[in-house]
This record gives sequence, structure tokens and C-alpha cells, in this order.
Amino acid sequence: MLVFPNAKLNLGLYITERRPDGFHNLESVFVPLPWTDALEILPSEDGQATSLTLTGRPIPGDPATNLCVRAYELLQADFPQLPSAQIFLHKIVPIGAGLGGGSADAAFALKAANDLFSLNIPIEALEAYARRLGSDCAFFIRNKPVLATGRGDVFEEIELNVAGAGCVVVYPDLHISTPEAFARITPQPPAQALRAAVAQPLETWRETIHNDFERALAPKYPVLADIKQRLYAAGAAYASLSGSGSAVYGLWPDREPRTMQWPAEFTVWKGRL
Ligand SMILES: C[C@@](CO)(OP(=O)(O)O)[C@H](O)COP(=O)(O)OP(=O)(O)OC[C@H]1O[C@@H](n2ccc(N)nc2=O)[C@H](O)[C@@H]1O
Ligand SMILES: Nc1ncnc2c1ncn2[C@@H]1O[C@H](COP(=O)(O)OP(=O)(O)O)[C@@H](O)[C@H]1O
Repeated sequence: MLVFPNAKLNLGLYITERRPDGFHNLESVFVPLPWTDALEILPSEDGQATSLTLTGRPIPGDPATNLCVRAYELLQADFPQLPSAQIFLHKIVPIGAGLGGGSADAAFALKAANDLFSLNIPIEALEAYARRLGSDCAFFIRNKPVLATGRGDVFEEIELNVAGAGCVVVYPDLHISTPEAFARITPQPPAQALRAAVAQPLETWRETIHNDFERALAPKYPVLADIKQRLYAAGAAYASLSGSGSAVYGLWPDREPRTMQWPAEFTVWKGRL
């Protein structure tokens, strides 16, 4: 079974408090971004152990701990009838970019195994498996715009009118680790209610919707503010860091983004939400 795990963007991101379990409560709107990896899961040849074949963008870390493998093993622990699998991942979405790429691969691996082997796991149970793999992983099970709270794993439906907006995502070849980014944050309540702010026209968001990681990361990574400023100079109605970085995106509600030149080492995605 071949699936295409997509990335996500954060529209606003407020880190509101540190929790006793070491994680942080947050408030953010997550939206699917149609920038995808390719993931294939097939039953193994007779007697072969589960294998992972990686192509595309190199993924740091031991392949045995790749989130696709961990997702599959999580299901195998509860479904002994699940055979070994051959997993092929062609990695395209930048890593450590705040685009949720690893979490998307894990969630799509759960969904693909559920469909391929007819496990009939209900959607709520798939979300529960996903929560064990990463804070934002459960988002990719339903893969619809949500207001996320808690650890980034508690969702409420939200009305959004960004579908079809022009979007440019710029990854400056900079891996920012999520724990490192959190270490730079002082939690505080959001200045504005996010649900109300995203309901207003996109042109108003520049004044009302913020990502707390921007200020926290600015001293160490000035390139992030440079990219944002260039997106605004090219006519974006709204521009922001996604997640804990380092990808920065711009949105254009009703017209094509102007062509922009970026350094050769940057990776740029251009399309529509
Ligand atoms: C904070 C967000 C916002 O979108 O950042 P990005 O990963 O997108 O940049 C995500 O929810 C991240 O989700 P995810 O990347 O799955 O995080 P996890 O693997 O669960 O956690 C990685 C580390 O980040 C910190 N962490 C993560 C989520 C959270 N709510 N509080 C935290 O303090 C913890 O130090 C944790 O050990
Ligand atoms: N399939 C995968 N794709 C990307 N990263 C993975 C994967 N499996 C494990 N990882 C690990 O997860 C970490 C976070 O990756 P990713 O989800 O892309 O970043 P972010 O949380 O910033 O969106 C990486 O450092 C990587 O080592």
C-alpha cells in the first residue's frame, strides 16, 4: 500500500505553561500542507523480518528507531496476526523544520497498516497509538484543520477560510531540534484568543497571530527573521515560522506569490493550501 504523508503548518503557536511531565501545554492551529513524503508498506517475503528502506533526504538517527518502524511495531505488539513488513520511505519533507514530517510518516504508517491488513482499528484508537509516538502525531490521523491544545494532541474542529491560499514554505537548511527550541521559551498565556483571530481575514493576522518560538529563536538564528521579512516584501499577507522551526511560510489569499530568489542551499515549496 502506497501513501503520501503530508506536512503541517502552525497558524499561531503559544506555549502557555510547563507541565509536571516535562512537556508544555500549547495552543495552535494545525493545518495540513500538501508537501509529502512517499511511504509504501508491503507484507515481507516469507520468513523475513520487518525491514526499512530509506531513500531521498537523509534522516538522522538509527533506522531501527525511525518513526515508521516504531509505529508498525506498536501495532504488532497488540495484533499478533500482523506479519513482518517491508517499509519503503522516500523522504522529501525537511527534517527538524517544524513541519511535522516524522509524525506524519508515523501516523500514515498506522493508517496504512490498518487498511492493508484489515485490522479495523477505530479512528480514536489510531489517534491513541499516534499520541504514544509524538505530541503532534495524532493530528495526522484525521488530517483536518484543528485548534490544538494540551501537548498539541487535544483537538477541536475549527472553521478556516485559507483553503486554496497561495503558500511558499522556505527551509533554510537548518535543523532546529524541538527540545532545544522549548528550552529557550518562557511560557505565558496567549496575548489574543487564537480561535477568534483565525476567523478574521488573513490580512489581519500579521497583527494578531504570533508564534512564540520566533522571539525565542531570533537571537541565535537571525536567518528566520530575514526570510519572514523577504516574504512580506514579496507581498505575503501573512508570514510566520512553523512550529519550532526552522521552516518559515508566507500566505497569499487570492493571487500568485511573486517569484523570489533564495540561496541555493534553501529548500522551497510553492503551492496552495
Ligand atoms: C511543538 C510542536 C508544534 O507544532 O513543534 P514542531 O515539532 O512542529 O516543531 C509540536 O507539537 C511538537 O510535536 P513533536 O515533534 O511530535 O514533539 P515530541 O516528539 O512529542 O517532543 C519532542 C520534545 O519537545 C518538547 N515538547 C514537545 C511538545 C510539547 N507539547 N511540549 C514539549 O515540551 C519535549 O522536550 C519533547 O521531549
Ligand atoms: N520518518 C522520519 N522522518 C523524519 N524524522 C524522523 C523520522 N523518524 C524519526 N525521525 C526523527 O524525528 C526528529 C524530528 O523530525 P521531524 O518530525 O521532521 O521534525 P519536526 O518535529 O521539527 O517537524 C528528527 O530529528 C529525526 O531524527
